[in-house]
This record gives sequence, C-alpha cells and structure tokens, in this order.
Amino acid sequence: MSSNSKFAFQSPAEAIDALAESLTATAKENVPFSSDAAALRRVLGRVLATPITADRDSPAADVSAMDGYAIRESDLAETGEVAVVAESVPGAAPPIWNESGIIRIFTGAIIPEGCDRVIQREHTDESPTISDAATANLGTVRWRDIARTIPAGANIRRQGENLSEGSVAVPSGLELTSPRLAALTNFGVQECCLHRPVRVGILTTGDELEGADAQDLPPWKIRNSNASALLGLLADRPFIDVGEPSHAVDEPETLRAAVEQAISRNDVVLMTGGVSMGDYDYVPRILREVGAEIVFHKLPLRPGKPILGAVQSGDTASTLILGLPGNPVSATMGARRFAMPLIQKMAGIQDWQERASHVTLRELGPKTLPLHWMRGVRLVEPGVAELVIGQGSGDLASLALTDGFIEMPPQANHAGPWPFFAW
Ligand SMILES: Nc1nc2c(c(=O)[nH]1)N[C@H]1C(S)=C(S)[C@@H](COP(=O)(O)OP(=O)(O)OC[C@H]3O[C@@H](n4cnc5c(N)ncnc54)[C@H](O)[C@@H]3O)O[C@H]1N2
Ligand code: MOO
Repeated sequence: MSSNSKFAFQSPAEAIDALAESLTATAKENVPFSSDAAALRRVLGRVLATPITADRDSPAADVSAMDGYAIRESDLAETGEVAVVAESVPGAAPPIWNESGIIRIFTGAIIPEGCDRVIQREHTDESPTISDAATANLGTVRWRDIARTIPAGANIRRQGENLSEGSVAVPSGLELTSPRLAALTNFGVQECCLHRPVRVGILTTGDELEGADAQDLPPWKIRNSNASALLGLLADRPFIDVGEPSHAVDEPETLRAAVEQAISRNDVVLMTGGVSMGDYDYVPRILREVGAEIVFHKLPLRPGKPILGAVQSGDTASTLILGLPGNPVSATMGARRFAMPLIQKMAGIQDWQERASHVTLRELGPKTLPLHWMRGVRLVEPGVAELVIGQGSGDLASLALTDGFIEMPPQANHAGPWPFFAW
C-alpha cells in the first residue's frame, strides 16, 4: 500500500495491471476448421493461439486485376484490328500463347506466359461487343488511344504480392473475426490452435435475493439483477465460457463452500455483494481463509469503492476473483471496467488492455469528485454523449438508459473527451 494513501492503487488502470501480472492465458487446443457454417461458428470470436501461415503464395500466380486483354507492348503498335486468339478465365489454366493475336482475360484469371500487361476492355473497341465462346471466333479489338498509355505491369497482381508461402497470415493473440475466417479459408487451414475459452463463474451473495421469476416479493426482498447484468456482459463472447450463475446466502460456511467450488471450476470468479463494512459482509474474510491473495480491497472509485481484487494461485494457473460491490450500478460497471480486460488477457488476446473510444460530454455539471468517477452516459451523436443522472449506485432504472459509462479522474471538471466503456 502506498505510504500517502489508504488505497493500494490510485486508479482502476493500476489495479487492473496489478491483477494482470498474476494471470496467464488459458491452455491451447486444436479445433478442426472448414468452411461449413457449423465449423465457422465453432471458431468465430475465439482467440488464435498459434499463427496461421500461408500454405502458398497469395495470389498463387500472376493474375489479372481487370477484365480486358493480356498483351505485350508490341501489340499496341497495331492501329487496325487485332485478333483475339484465346481466353484466360478464372478456374482454368491459362492458354498457351503463340505470340500472334491477343488474349481476352477476366479478373482473377492467370496471365499467360509472355504477356506483360492487361488493357482493360473499356480502353478498346470490341467487335463483336460480346464474345461468343461457343464459336471459335473470339472477335477482334481496336485500341483506343488511352490503351497505348498503359505501362508494362499494369493491371497484373503479382504472384505472392499479398503474402508469400510460409509467411504469417494471421498472428496469434487475435480474435477470429469475419476477415480472419476468410484468411483461414484462403490459406487452407484444416485445424487451428485456439485458446480454451475462459471459464467464468458468477457467484452472487445476499439473503435478500430472489430469482427473476419471484412474484409478490415483500419489500425486504429483491430480485437478483446482478446475475443477469453479469451474464449479459459475458454471454455473447465466444472466448468466454460463462456458466449458470450461482448464489450463496450470507452465512460463512455456505459462502465458503460456494467460493471454493467456484474457484475449483473456473478461471475467473465474479462475486457480487458482501465486500463492504456490514456485519454480514463475509467475502474478504472468506477469500483470505481459502488462501486467495487479496491484491486490493477498496479503490478511489465511485461507484464501487469497496471493490476487491484477488488471485488464487493454482498448480498450473491462477484464478482471478473479483469481489464486486453489491449495488447494481457498482457491480455492472465494475465488471465491465475490471473483469473484461482481465478476461481478455486470460483468453490470450494480445491487446487485452482496454482500448476505449472517447466521447465528449454535451453538458457537464459543476460537481467534481476526489475519486475516479464512472458516470453513465447515453450517446447522442458520434463522439458526443450526455450524462444519465441517476439516484446513485442502486438506481438500475437510470442504468438501463445508458449506452455505457465514462471514467473521469479525480477533480476533473471539463467535458472531455473521456474514455467511454460501452456495454
Ligand atoms: N459503513 C459502510 N457501509 C458501506 C460502505 C462503506 O464504505 N462503509 N460502502 C458502501 C458502498 S459504496 C457500496 S457499493 C456498498 C457495497 O456493499 P456490499 O458489496 O457489501 O454489498 P451488499 O451490502 O451485499 O449490497 C449492497 C446493495 O446491493 C444490493 N444487491 C446486492 N446483491 C445484489 C444482486 N445480486 N442483485 C441486485 N442487488 C443486489 C443489496 O440488496 C444492497 O442494497 O456498501 C455500502 N455500504
Ligand atoms: O460506491 Mo458504492 O458503489 O456507491 O454504491
């Protein structure tokens, strides 16, 4: 703990970095790959653990970038009609060129040996205007003046100009997005090595909590909204394997058993509630009892000041435990701000640190805080947001109107731009 402060870390970013030091990426596993929908879905959004290399040059040969005519320079000297003697089409080997006449070529087809450029068809007058491959007669063309300005090499995509055989096409540590799935298909991948999805367990605590289906609640009971909020943050990320949330009442033995089970089954345990100063706030004590190292408890942050970050060392890897304050706004913002980047690190994502976009506030009230301040906002136009002023960290109704939140450092009193954390 630093000497001039009651907090172990002075900012969320420092606290996240400190936890990250103990955390490693999940194991690698080989997953079959093909281009059918089921196989693509299986790997989409997962994280590549070893690079994909090109199985051959890209393109695999010199190919045409245009529909037109493959020629050599001397063909342009012809002022009359030039005979089209063959066609080079995608999907077929190029014709053998016998050096008399020219070759009609289509985009993507291989440049026949000896040709040094492609004249696009709109730079010619063709006769007939549409070729009739059924007859042996492929017609003739006349060059328009502009054709004679087309230099050697024009409209030819050279063999290997995108990537040469054996070079890295997709580096490891990246999520498999749509363009990367295309690259895997293009480079003949049959099996890819991915990080196992990060297992995340949600463990809510509190005697007051009931399920979403509870009806006719007495006023001292509430529905477990944190479980839904956390599940909603994590469930649609293929690099996360989030299980059914579990719940423990505020009783030490029950809670300890639930914590031990959650730690044994998961890479990350997200707890909510029970981390502040109440008589029934057992979470810090129990985490210590089960042998977890508490890296921080309380940060200069609002909402969520009582947040707790801990690590349980295992035989091969450490488990991350976040004790999120029970208040719904604190729990949800805390999970987004702290858990997401750390889960990304454990998922093997190279650039796991938050790369938040920034927004400027349309209006800023006079208030400042001596804490890092996460404030719910609604996007009103690109790069501009307005504050959604709520009644505090229990105000779920206001939270539901937000698109995300900004984070302002202590005493900040200007409109930004501030980092924006989208839901
Ligand atoms: N004496 C002090 N009291 C409190 C402090 C403090 O520093 N000194 N900090 C306050 C702050 S700030 C927060 S945030 C809360 C955090 O408290 P806990 O993490 O111990 O959470 P609980 O007391 O269990 O619950 C707080 C609040 O949230 C509701 N809750 C809890 N879990 C859920 C859930 N799964 N779904 C929906 N709502 C939930 C709970 O009913 C309480 O209303 O402590 C302050 N107190
Ligand atoms: O900081 Mo706590 O999160 O207000 O409610």
